[in-house]
Amino acid sequence: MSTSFNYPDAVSIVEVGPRDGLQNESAPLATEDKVALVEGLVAAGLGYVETGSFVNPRWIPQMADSGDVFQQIKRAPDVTYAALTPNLKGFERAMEANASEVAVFAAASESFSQRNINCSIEESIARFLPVMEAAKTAGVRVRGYVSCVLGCPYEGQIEPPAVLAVSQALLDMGCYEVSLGDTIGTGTPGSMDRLLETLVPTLSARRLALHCHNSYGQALANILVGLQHGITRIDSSVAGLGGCPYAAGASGNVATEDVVYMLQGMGIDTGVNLDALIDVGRSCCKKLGRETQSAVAKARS
Ligand SMILES: CC(C)(COP(=O)([O-])OP(=O)([O-])OC[C@H]1O[C@@H](n2cnc3c(N)ncnc32)[C@H](O)[C@@H]1OP(=O)([O-])[O-])[C@@H](O)C(=O)NCCC(=O)NCCSC(=O)C[C@@](C)(O)CC(=O)[O-]
Repeated sequence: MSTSFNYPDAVSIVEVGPRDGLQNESAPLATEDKVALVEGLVAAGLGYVETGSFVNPRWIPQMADSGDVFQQIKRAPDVTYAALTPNLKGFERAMEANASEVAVFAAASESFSQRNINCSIEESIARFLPVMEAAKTAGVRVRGYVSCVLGCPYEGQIEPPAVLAVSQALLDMGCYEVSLGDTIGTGTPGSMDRLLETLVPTLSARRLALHCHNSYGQALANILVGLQHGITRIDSSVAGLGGCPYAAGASGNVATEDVVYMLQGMGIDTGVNLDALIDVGRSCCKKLGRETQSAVAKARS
């Protein structure tokens, strides 16, 4: 592209549909259909799929069968099948299921932290310490999430220094990267730019990923700003599945199809076959009895 920005040649997509997407779908998806979804995403070229989570199943019943999903998928070489783990118990369950790597999740807002994981931000960091130690012993990489980086459903606007503090804490304890979650999708290119102006010089773009929900239709624009700041790891969810159980009104992540389409148009490689991906999203939406949230999939229907 002929612009004054130095866009990357390639971007890695972190597909979160089977976890972040399905955890908030009201219609349950059968275990075998989750397995087909994960395998379909990998066949479409996604090299990193967040496959499930090992949280309290009373809190998130949609993920109660994550162990079965991990056991039943036919694994492809060089693909990361990741799991979300809130504490040591979750980590142990993830290891039993042979997850390739795990993610811990904190928030930049105290109220969201309490609602989501029933503890303060500081307590959450303390809970992650034994996970980090166990992961180090097991040789397993740990990703970190920070929710509510551009807004909180309970506290409103969140200031960049609060995001910087918790992101720094996660990196200091050994997370290899922090994914910045615009959980309720209220961010705009303006607020994303301000956030990254604070974070990138201190933390470095190569240790940051973006996790944008599309509730206000800003996700692609926000991702573009992330690329301009040098970020090359983008979370997205096939068909824009999901939302957040602790953030009323939050829609799903930006649709993977839409991210791939935008990046292809910019000449940025993702390794994903867009047509195959659209088919996977369609098939999953049919089973869920819902419409795709991908503008690209709708336009190609
Ligand atoms: C964190 C806890 C467990 C604390 O929950 P708690 O109630 O404070 O935990 P506890 O340690 O007091 O234990 C209570 C019960 O939970 C059980 N328990 C405890 N841990 C586990 C576990 N790992 N697996 C299974 N069971 C577990 C434990 O065994 C016990 O069972 P009981 O004795 O009552 O029968 C709870 O709050 C929880 O599960 N929260 C899950 C929240 C969640 O999954 N939210 C959605 C994911 S985050 C997200 O979507 C945002 C993100 C990442 O996508 C980024 C963004 O968009 O912003």
